[in-house]
Amino acid sequence: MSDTAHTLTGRIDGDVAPARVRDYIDLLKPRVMSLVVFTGWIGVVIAPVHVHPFKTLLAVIAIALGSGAAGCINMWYERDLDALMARTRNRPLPAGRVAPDDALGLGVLLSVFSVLLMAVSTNLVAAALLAVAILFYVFIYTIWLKRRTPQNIVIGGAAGAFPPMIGWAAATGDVSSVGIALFLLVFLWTPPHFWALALYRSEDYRRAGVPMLPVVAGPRETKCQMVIYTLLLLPVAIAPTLLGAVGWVYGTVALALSLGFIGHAIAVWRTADDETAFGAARKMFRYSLIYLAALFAALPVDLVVSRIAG
Ligand code: HEM
Ligand SMILES: CC(C)=CCC/C(C)=C/CC/C(C)=C/COP(=O)(O)OP(=O)(O)O
Repeated sequence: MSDTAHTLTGRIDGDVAPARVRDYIDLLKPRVMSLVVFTGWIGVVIAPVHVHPFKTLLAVIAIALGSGAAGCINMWYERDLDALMARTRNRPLPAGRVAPDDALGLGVLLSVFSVLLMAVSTNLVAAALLAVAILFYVFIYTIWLKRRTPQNIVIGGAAGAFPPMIGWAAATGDVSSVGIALFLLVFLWTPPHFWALALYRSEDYRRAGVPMLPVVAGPRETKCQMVIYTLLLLPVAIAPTLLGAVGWVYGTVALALSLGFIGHAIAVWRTADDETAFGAARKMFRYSLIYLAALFAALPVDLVVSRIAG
């Protein structure tokens, strides 16, 4: 970074706008990060070992900073696309409130720091998984797949599936069948989560030339795929119960929530392939967030209930 004036300003077309702390926080995609961090934290707390609360805190901070760092580098790389889309054109980089070099610097710095923090505070397995998640999101999803194939979300979505497995590894030093089940859960959840949004934002993606499924294959195919993914998700969602890691409190919640997700996908599928589908798609997008948060919240609740009951 150069002098203070440059650090604190972003330039676009000769305009100079002040960069606020809020802009740097926005570069870390804090709202998405909140759910990423929650799934990572649950990975730590459901592991069958005692972890000191301070160690848990450091692991969660490392996941938060790693996720923010990846989001920051993603925004740096996509500043041209973000300028073309209504949803993203007011972000700090396309709006010219932060200089691109500063965003890249922050992203790289936080990436390195988060992995080192994880290594020092927990173990090398968790640190390596965090590094893989960051690299996957930046190189595989953002740089390689996003602009090339409508399968970008399916393959690239793996990045967002790492945090619960990272949390579990931070606690145990290992990757277990439960860690893998939680990875698969988020992995299969991501396409219906994202395609619900992409259905009512497809005009944005078309304008920016991003080959998202509704743009390339159309709304009908997207809606079919969403039904398929929610159906595949059901058995994976109840897998932690089937594996014996948690009991039937979680299993029942997972079954009910998954049937609700399938119901939303079918409701979207039944809509016409025009703008009248937007309402149902928005509802499904919102439900996807509640679904994942409630499912992960049910895991420790189940363990507490089982402990009290048994
Ligand atoms: C490659 C995988 C994913 C893609 C492409 C994706 C895409 C998106 C997009 C485009 C939005 C709208 C953001 C906005 O309005 O600016 C969004 C919102 C959101 N996503 Fe995802 N997502 C993915 C994975 C995840 C994961 C793994 C999580 C958490 C575990 C997550 C949690 C959220 C949350 C909480 C929001 C709402 C943010 C808000 O209210 O502004 N997403 N996602
Ligand atoms: C620990 C770690 C590295 C976690 C990563 C978590 C992760 C991959 C989250 C994905 C979240 C997200 C908003 C993707 C947006 O895709 P986009 O970039 O296509 O969305 P945009 O159009 O809003 O920029």
